Amino acid sequence: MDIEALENTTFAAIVEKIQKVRKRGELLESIHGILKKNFETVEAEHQIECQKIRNVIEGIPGELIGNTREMREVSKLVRQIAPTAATVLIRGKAGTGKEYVARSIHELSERKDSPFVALNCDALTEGANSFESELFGFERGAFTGATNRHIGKAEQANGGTLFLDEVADLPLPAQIKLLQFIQEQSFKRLGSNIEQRCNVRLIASTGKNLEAMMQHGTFREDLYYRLNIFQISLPELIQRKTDILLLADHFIEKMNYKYGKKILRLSSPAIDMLMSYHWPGNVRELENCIEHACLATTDVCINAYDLPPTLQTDVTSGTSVLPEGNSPLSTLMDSYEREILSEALRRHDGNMSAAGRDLSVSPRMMLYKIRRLGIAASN
Ligand SMILES: Nc1ncnc2c1ncn2[C@@H]1O[C@H](COP(=O)(O)OP(=O)(O)OP(=O)(O)O)[C@@H](O)[C@H]1O
Repeated sequence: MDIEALENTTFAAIVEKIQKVRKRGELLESIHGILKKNFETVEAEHQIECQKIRNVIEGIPGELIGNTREMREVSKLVRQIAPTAATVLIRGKAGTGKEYVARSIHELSERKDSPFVALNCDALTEGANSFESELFGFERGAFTGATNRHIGKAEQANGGTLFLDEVADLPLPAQIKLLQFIQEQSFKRLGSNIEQRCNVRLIASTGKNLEAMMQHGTFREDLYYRLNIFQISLPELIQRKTDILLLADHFIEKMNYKYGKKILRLSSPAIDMLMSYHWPGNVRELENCIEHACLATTDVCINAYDLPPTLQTDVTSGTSVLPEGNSPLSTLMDSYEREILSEALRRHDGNMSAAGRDLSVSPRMMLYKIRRLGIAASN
């Protein structure tokens, strides 16, 4: 081989090597691209999951929990009215979820990135805590004790939603101020002559009979018609019994996040107890009850005896839902025994012999205990 041929061969080998390296580079680059994309997807999913957790803990509604006809109707109305700017009046007894629904409307509206501000109309007194101070704010020196400027709820909610909780509790003079504010969409801070314009969507709530109040002259008719443009009524929890367990599961999930617990479910006796209670405090009472039980249990399951004492004794009938015993100890023992037996039966789809084998109890003894403790056959 002459020198020139040798040089050509070497050159060709070098070019080939360079091409190989470049190809490897391109390959690495595309692997890097794929990994980066995957990482970004995982990161985005992680962010969404974190937001969901934050929402659950802070009580920012995703969707309304409830699958009864009544709650499906409420969800439909919420979706229908949310995108508009219409004023909404939400009615329902204490704890039925009026503020939760108001927040849902806000979250589903174009205003969701602006503030949702709640003003509790039943907690107002005088001075800095009067309706006008709270709603419109005040300038320094506007009244004795006004040492600093205060921005009112109307201004805080600008661009977003202003929620007037328990609007029926406003005294008549405050009702006039509210009416003026709604009509003019403007206000003056106390102690100021400057007119402020503001753009808020109003949602009001009440558990009271506004129509009767109007007849008695304690609620203004003109304000009633301004607020009652679109109405959503929330049923009491006892009227949507089949939602109790859905809500209970939702609250277990919420408490798992809040307290770092890993509770998976409710035991059958606990379910019976939740279903037979009359829930005067509605969804709020159910949430408190599940929070209590989640803190009380040391198990992955909420047992009947983890539920608060109010549920152990049904106040409507005044009778204990625990078996009647001669002493508190025997009552407790029966309750534990019922729980353990029910669980075993549930695990074996109600097969008494199989459940008895698990517990080293003869079928005859199982039958005796089931009858004595009044355990339902469906277990
Ligand atoms: N449909 C629902 N899904 C999930 N959580 C709910 C639902 N309804 C109510 N809740 C929860 O129940 C609790 C009570 O609800 P909320 O404060 O909205 O009731 P309310 O009717 O406004 O009560 P009050 O009349 O006493 O002000 C809240 O923690 C809320 O998050």
